[in-house]
Amino acid sequence: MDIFAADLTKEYEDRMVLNIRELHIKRGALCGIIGPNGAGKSTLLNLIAGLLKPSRGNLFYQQPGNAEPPYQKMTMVFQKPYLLRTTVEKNIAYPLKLRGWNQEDIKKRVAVLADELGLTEFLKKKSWTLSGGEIQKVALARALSFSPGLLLLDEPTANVDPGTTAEIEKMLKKINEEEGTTVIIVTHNLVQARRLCKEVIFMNQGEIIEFTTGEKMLKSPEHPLTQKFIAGELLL
Ligand SMILES: Nc1ncnc2c1ncn2[C@@H]1O[C@H](COP(=O)(O)OP(=O)(O)OP(=O)(O)O)[C@@H](O)[C@H]1O
Repeated sequence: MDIFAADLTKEYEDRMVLNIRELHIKRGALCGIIGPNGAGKSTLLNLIAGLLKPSRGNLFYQQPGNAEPPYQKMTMVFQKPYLLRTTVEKNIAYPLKLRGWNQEDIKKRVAVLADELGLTEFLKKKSWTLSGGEIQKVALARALSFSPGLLLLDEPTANVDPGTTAEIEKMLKKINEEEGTTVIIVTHNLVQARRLCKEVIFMNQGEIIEFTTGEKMLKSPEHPLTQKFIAGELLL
């Protein structure tokens, strides 16, 4: 799914927290959003997800050959996901049930996802008995169940160990490469951004300062603010 934004702003009580003149995230991107606390990263992600309304401006989505409304083809994974108070299996199956899939196809799809994310042995477990990393993987499996055109993730690995982080990153790369899913991930982990992201957006004070390839952003950014941020200096 392609995403376009033009003159997009978000204000809270006359305070502008997001101000983006132009943005185009191309279909098939695996795009990181980095920047200091309060830069507007989550605000941008929530606007793209349709969870927030812009104060001004518009967002457009383009999904070729698909007549479904864009919100039916996009999904979001949060840092602390909410799981339904039922089994892992039913959590992963939920979006498919909503979309009217039959029982047999649901079972097959859930089995494939559980296998890929190492969740097979957890399928009958109740969601409230899971660890943080397991919850995150169930949330990801649930998000991927219906093969979304756009997957948005807000610091999905902030509270998980390196092994689970690696599993999640592997899955994100796989769906991006094999299914062409556009993936946008907010992260504070610059090593992760370098490992995972083909493109990276650097934000500061509500604005996009630099948008370039992951390689260039992390190795040789152009803007002095980006250079400072990547070097671990405070942006005053
Ligand atoms: N509901 C709200 N009311 C008022 N201000 C808000 C609201 N939501 C966010 N903000 C402000 O908007 C700014 C951007 O917040 P946002 O959460 O997008 O930043 P962020 O880059 O994701 O930060 P972090 O890295 O700390 O999660 C912040 O200054 C925040 O205080």
